[in-house]
Amino acid sequence: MGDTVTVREAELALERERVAVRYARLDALRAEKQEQLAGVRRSGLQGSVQNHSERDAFAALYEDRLAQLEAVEDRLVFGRLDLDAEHEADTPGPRYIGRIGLTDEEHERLLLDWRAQEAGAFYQATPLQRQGVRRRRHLMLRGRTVRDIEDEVLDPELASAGTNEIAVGGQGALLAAVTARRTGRMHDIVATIQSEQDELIRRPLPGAVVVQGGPGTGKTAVALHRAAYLLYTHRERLAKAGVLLVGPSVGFLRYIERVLPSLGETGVVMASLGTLYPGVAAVPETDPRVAVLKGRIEAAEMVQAAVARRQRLIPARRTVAVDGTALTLSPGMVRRACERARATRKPHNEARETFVKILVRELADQLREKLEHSAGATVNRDYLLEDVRTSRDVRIALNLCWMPMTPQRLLAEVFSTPETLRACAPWLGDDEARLLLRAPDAPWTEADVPLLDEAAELLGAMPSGAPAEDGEAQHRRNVENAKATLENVHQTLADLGVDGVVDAETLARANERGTVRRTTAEQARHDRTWTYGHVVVDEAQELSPMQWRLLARRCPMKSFTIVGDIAQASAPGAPRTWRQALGDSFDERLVVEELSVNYRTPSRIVRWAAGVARAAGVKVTAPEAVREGDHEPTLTVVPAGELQQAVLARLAELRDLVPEGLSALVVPEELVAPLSAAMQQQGLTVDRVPAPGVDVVVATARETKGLEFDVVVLASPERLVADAHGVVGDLYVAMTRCTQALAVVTDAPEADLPGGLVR
Ligand SMILES: Nc1ncnc2c1ncn2[C@@H]1O[C@H](COP(=O)(O)OP(=O)(O)OP(=O)(O)O)[C@@H](O)[C@H]1O
Repeated sequence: MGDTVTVREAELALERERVAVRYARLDALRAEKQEQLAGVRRSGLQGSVQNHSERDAFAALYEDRLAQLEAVEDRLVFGRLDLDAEHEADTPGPRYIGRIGLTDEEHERLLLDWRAQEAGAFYQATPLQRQGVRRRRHLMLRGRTVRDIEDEVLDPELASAGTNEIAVGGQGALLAAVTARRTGRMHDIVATIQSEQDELIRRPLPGAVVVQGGPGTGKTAVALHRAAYLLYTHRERLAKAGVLLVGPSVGFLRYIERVLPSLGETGVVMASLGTLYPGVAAVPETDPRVAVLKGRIEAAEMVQAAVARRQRLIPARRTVAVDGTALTLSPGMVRRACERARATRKPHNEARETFVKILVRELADQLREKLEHSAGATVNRDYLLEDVRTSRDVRIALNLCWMPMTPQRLLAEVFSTPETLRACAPWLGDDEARLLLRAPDAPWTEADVPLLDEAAELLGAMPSGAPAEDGEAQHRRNVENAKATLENVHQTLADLGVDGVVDAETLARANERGTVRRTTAEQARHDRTWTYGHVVVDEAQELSPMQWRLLARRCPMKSFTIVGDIAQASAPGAPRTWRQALGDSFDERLVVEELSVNYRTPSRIVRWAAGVARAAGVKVTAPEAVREGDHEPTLTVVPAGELQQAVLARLAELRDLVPEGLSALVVPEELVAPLSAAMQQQGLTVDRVPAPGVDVVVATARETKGLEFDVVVLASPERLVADAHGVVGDLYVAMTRCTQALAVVTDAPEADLPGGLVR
């Protein structure tokens, strides 16, 4: 025994020393960058404009590097590989793997970035395919101290030699990670990436890959680590073009926002579906039927038709007065100008210039003829052109035929005028058309975003010098949007680099003004026509064909990582396969890969949830779970009127079973407020979204998509299915959010419960 302790202790002491050396190097690099930054700042305000911008560029570079060095503090080093001599190449000795690459002052390697090709063996090597690895060691740190080590010995010679008595296997680090209490923020998995995940993370950049996986299989984790991997491997290209990461809501983006910085990457543009159209902060679409209608591919035709209606012929001759001279605009003149403008194939607002130029010229010719006829002398044509162009009558007449338009104005008109809507979307039934009608200044919703984008594409830029015709209306709407959703405020604050409280008015103004932007990411976020080098889409099963169309435009190279679970889709009539879901946006080269292990939810809970989904006819791939779990999930049926009490009682029990955990009450909307108040009275910190310091999240099932908690109490499962028009996706998602324990509570009769719930 004494010997055993000695070997382990000796190894621990050795690793502590080596890890300390690496942290010391990190400290030295931080100090160096601080010094450089201070130096640049000291250089003061003197100098030319060029000097200023050079100085700003250097300062930005040092700040970014410093931010990166600060962000990798936690578990800087987590792995070690001992290799066969021939694999050691020019750096003999063990290879340490960490969050970033480090070299010492002599440029000798101290730490290998986990994304480097040589680090791949840390995740991929198996006893059958050793890739030169003799031993893989997991270093488990608390703060800067190595707390434990765990070895996987792959070389049989080393194993039989029994060189040490350190815990063997490699599952310890993984189990410790998956059973740890949740903090309300997602953490990276860099120390324990599993080989099936690693394969997806390291796939080449070109092409679109779909990562299909049941709940908790690490899809979000894979998506984020892949973004970090691609940025590292294709730094030059992607740093310029940028990477876009799309998540379902700003709440979700907040949940994952620390992961990429902790992997040393700060340049990814994160956007929710509501923020993909710059300048518009859209609110969620609350009516799933409206979301489905606006998401149909036919909606693109609706926008096309709306634009076409803005290019009108005239039924009869019309007289326009220029400086007191009556000129004639004939249907034939307008038709020919229209045809020639359309033939330019430019967007509406840009083609309008051709339309206007032709007619102004023809009217000026008429004017000249008339003037020359009456004056009997030649007249300067240039002056006449100007007279015609600036004539109020002509402007009105030409605008009636070909009105310059903003996307906002175009769509506001479509959705607030029944005749226009019916004319543009003849495929809508009467009830459907009624669903889409709304006030002209109603806030934009997430479902409008792809339509605005489509319209912007077809309309093109407004003519320069055109009056900001609906600037005030747009501003009012922005204020409404900013008020309506705190989520967007958060995002915009982040953009502005503002801390603290800002009112909706200031926010809307700042958005409209635009801000001083530095990085590629920030520029890209504000430019609708930006094309990214790669796009990552999470919870991708929720996207409509119109949303895919928008995203395909953001990356014409179609380099995509698409992660989701087709069985979790909540939209009525949602497609059952990825190829159907992605429609025409991607070609047949689309690759679909599957993840098979659930790292979040214990087996006993996964089986129950999968049973419920299957009873509803959904084909679920129930992945095997890494652990069975300690707590059997429960169903409690109480008499009507006792639901809230029962929910609170179950939560109290589960919180006793799993102390210090993050809990969630997943409830129908109308119970959010009363249950939150009840929990607050008990002295608990309650919020609608998870965050550090929050004890209980009280939210609807939709809001908990992509999130996770230690314990979950789910109220009224039958309501979840009914509210989703019979689709079981939301219930399935809600049942798989917990890492430890689940209780389902209802006051509905057993007969009304979704199939598979009663076991
Ligand atoms: N290799 C791993 N090592 C440690 N933890 C992991 C690993 N893979 C996944 N996890 C953890 O499992 C949990 C689920 O991961 P993630 O949220 O990425 O899954 P998901 O497939 O996106 O889930 P869902 O679709 O249900 O929202 C997270 O806490 C994540 O950190």
